[in-house]
Amino acid sequence: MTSEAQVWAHLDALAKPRRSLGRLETLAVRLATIQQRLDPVTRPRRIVLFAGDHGVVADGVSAWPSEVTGLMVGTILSGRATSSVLAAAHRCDLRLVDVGGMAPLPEPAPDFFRNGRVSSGTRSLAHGPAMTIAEFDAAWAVGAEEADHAVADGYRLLIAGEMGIGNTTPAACLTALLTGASPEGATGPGAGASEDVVAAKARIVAAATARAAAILPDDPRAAIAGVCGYEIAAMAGYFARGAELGATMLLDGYVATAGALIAERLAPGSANAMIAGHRSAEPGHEAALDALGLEPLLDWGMRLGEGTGALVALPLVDAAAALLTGVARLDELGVDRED
Ligand SMILES: O=C(O)c1ccc[n+]([C@@H]2O[C@H](COP(=O)([O-])O)[C@@H](O)[C@H]2O)c1
Ligand SMILES: Cc1cc2nc[nH]c2cc1C
Repeated sequence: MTSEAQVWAHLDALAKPRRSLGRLETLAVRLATIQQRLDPVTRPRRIVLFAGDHGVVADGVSAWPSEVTGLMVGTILSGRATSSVLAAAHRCDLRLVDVGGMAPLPEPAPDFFRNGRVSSGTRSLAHGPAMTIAEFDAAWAVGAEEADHAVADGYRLLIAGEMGIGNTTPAACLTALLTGASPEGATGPGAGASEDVVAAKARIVAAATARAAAILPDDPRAAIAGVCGYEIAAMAGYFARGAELGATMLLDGYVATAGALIAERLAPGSANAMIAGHRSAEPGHEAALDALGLEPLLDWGMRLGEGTGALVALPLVDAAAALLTGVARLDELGVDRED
């Protein structure tokens, strides 16, 4: 058992004034207690990007058409998306899983691509449930299998990211549903929607969330499935199974955190294994992080998704691990502590 007090005692014995590394030390305590060791590891690490499409895009909630999801999947596979470039820069292995894009990818695909398609996009949550419970469970299982494979392959630090035009709409519904945030407060411009589109989106989010809230107490999985996305359900399964297996999960932005909220709701305690990489510019993200009890490492106004906020925060996690494992103790210098 590695308690917080033990990690602080270790840090306070190092060759530096006590607490002189500020929040880097708080992060080191979090990392060591998640991993239950004073020498936590951040390598090898893996990012799994989950892709899916959303029927609600046809109701005018996004600045972009659904075709962009498939085009960005192709760009990620080519190594030239922001996520691919940042993953390579930080030596983070990448996998891409299609959980339910509108158009299947042409074969052959590289070996880091997985076809985990549950369906060709969700139904519109503006007109009824986005998916059935069986579809939700299938997408969850795809994510859980990804966590199983990653841990079996020796990965201890896991990131999830997503690509899915329209997915800030289900993320807003889930945030409102699972945190009590107002639908208006949970709704933002996503990938650059205009004010008019955001107003229409907020009305759709309010109606769908009210429908889901009515069944949440009796049937939480049906409530969640009704306003979910395949990639979000997969991230929830990935986080829940990763936490169960003792992996450390580094969270990305608003959409990934919606997956984390589901994981915590259906598998309580999952959030204990999570570190929040950043606070997204999407306005509802703060409420979602608060509900999980997480303080984001960065607040850089990022709002891309694709796991990029987690990837940019990754060197901070490396720094915290290096601090714990590499720094000498003050007593090795023969100096008494004066602070
Ligand atoms: O996760 C976030 O913080 C985030 C905030 C804004 C936009 N996104 C990305 O933008 C897309 C969804 O935006 P939208 O407006 O189409 O709902 C989707 O591909 C997400 O990866 C992601
Ligand atoms: C171009 C583009 C890239 C993205 N990456 C994640 N979400 C995205 C949305 C758009 C529109």
